[in-house]
Amino acid sequence: MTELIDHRLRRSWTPEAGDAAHLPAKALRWLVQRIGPLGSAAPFAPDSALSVPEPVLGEQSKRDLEELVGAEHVLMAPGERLARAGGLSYLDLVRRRGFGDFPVPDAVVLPENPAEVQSVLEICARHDVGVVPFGGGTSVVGGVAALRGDKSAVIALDLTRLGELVSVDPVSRIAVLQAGVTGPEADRLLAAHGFTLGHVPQSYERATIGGFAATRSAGQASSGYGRFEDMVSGVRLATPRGEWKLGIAPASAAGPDLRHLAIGSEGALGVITEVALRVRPVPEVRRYEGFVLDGWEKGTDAVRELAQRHVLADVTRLSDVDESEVSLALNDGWKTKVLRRYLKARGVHAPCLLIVGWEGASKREVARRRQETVRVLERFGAVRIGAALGESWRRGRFSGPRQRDALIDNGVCVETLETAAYWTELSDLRDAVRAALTATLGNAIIMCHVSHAYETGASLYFTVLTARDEADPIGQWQRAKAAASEAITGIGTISHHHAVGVDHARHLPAEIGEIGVEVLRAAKKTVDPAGILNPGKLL
Ligand SMILES: Cc1cc2nc3c(=O)[nH]c(=O)nc-3n(C[C@H](O)[C@H](O)[C@H](O)COP(=O)(O)OP(=O)(O)OC[C@H]3O[C@@H](n4cnc5c(N)ncnc54)[C@H](O)[C@@H]3O)c2cc1C
Repeated sequence: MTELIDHRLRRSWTPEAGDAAHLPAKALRWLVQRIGPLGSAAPFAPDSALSVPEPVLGEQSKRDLEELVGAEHVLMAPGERLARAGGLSYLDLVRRRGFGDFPVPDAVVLPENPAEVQSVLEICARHDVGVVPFGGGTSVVGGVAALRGDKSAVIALDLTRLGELVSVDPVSRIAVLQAGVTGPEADRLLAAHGFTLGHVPQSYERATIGGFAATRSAGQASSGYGRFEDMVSGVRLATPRGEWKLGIAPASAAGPDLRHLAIGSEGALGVITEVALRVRPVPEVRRYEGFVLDGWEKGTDAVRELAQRHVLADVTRLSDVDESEVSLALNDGWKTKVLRRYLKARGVHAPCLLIVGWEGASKREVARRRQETVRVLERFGAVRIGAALGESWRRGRFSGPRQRDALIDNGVCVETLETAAYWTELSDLRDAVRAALTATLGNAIIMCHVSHAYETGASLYFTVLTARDEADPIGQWQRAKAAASEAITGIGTISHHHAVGVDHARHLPAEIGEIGVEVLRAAKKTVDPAGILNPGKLL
């Protein structure tokens, strides 16, 4: 099975770069200056140091599953089970360094196709076994925690083997992909037909089509290509009650759009086996640039104007002063010093970096769109700092997870959280979340950016760095996250794109109302009467 999931996934972001991920000494010195002495070094614990309970999957369940998918696709070895125990939140990662326990599935089952997924669910329903759908395992909200709930056992349903491009309709520009296809693999398969998805979240290298759909993911180019849900035209869903296919036409007035019971259902209402997706031609031309605005208010005003005039670049990412300062500090060379002087001379005292990127069919198209964007930015006094910064951001845009691994290794508590709100509330909400985090964490660097903008509002994405509390590393982040979630509740959404999982489930009723929760429960009861699907998530 080792070819199907790299065990190092649990220890590092990518096999090639993971072990090599390190922080320059300069960056660590700068961090100590800002947040004080770091926690002790905390490398990943070997599997042998982690507690893996004996599996409790019944003999008959095991035999039925083995008969269906083959004994080599029902894995019970501790290493295989540990590899699918939990996702990649900060708490998941510190637990893997020996701080606190986490639930481990009783078995890992790897079906080969939608029909086998359907049969796995029927077997599990018969034997009262919980099923945790497992895509790339990149959930940061406890979405793949192997919780058993009231079931007799729990399996991780690893969808890696559902790895095919099922069909491409170049006329309607729709492709059907199986759920286990990862971001890069989807683009590789589609490129052979001249298409791309344009969906590039930071977890792109690991996350899967099924996971994107199940969590309402949003990629870094969402301003141009849309959120993942905007790309979905149809879904094929396995449920304990039978298979459910949705999405027959590009638009419909045939009652409520039930596709949205599958999109964002986080494995609690069914297992997505195939997704029909809108695809776009692979862009011929890409242009990425950096600008600087003076202060957060001017920056968000500019982004709002771009969104409301419909001239957003495909990638539009505005960092606040703190995030911009960190970016500049970590690149502290002579060029940065010159840049700082230049910005001062241009009257920019509180630099906020703005990365903008356009992708299109021709130089002319990209130039025309760029001109529309830049015209608005100039009205807000944006200072252009050139293509080098934009390109360097594009090249390094998937490096965040590797740096996070290295920071945690070095005793830093580093985590992200996100929300979205209407423009009227956006800045107040940012202040409130910062205040809540500062009150609980004390000396911390709190950075924020907007990377998904809409006519009516935008997302806020926070990155927090503080020294790890040696005595209580888990409680340290749980308290901070609870305070931030309280600050968000009632003003912004509890999640713009990370989803609900376990971590946000408590806050869902405040967002969708008790009736909303009952509607979801009723839907679950209909498709999953025995409640085997992803115990403890979403609801
Ligand atoms: C470093 C890092 C950066 C990230 N950046 C982004 C980002 O830029 N944008 C963004 O949107 N998210 C981001 N995420 C969050 C995460 O990558 C997304 O939630 C992603 O969509 C999950 O895909 P996955 O295949 O890894 O799903 P998993 O983590 O395996 O599962 C996520 C949830 O979906 C369910 N699920 C998975 N597959 C299926 C299926 N086929 N059918 C039904 N349910 C299923 C699981 O049970 C679980 O509840 C990031 C995460 C990390 C660790």
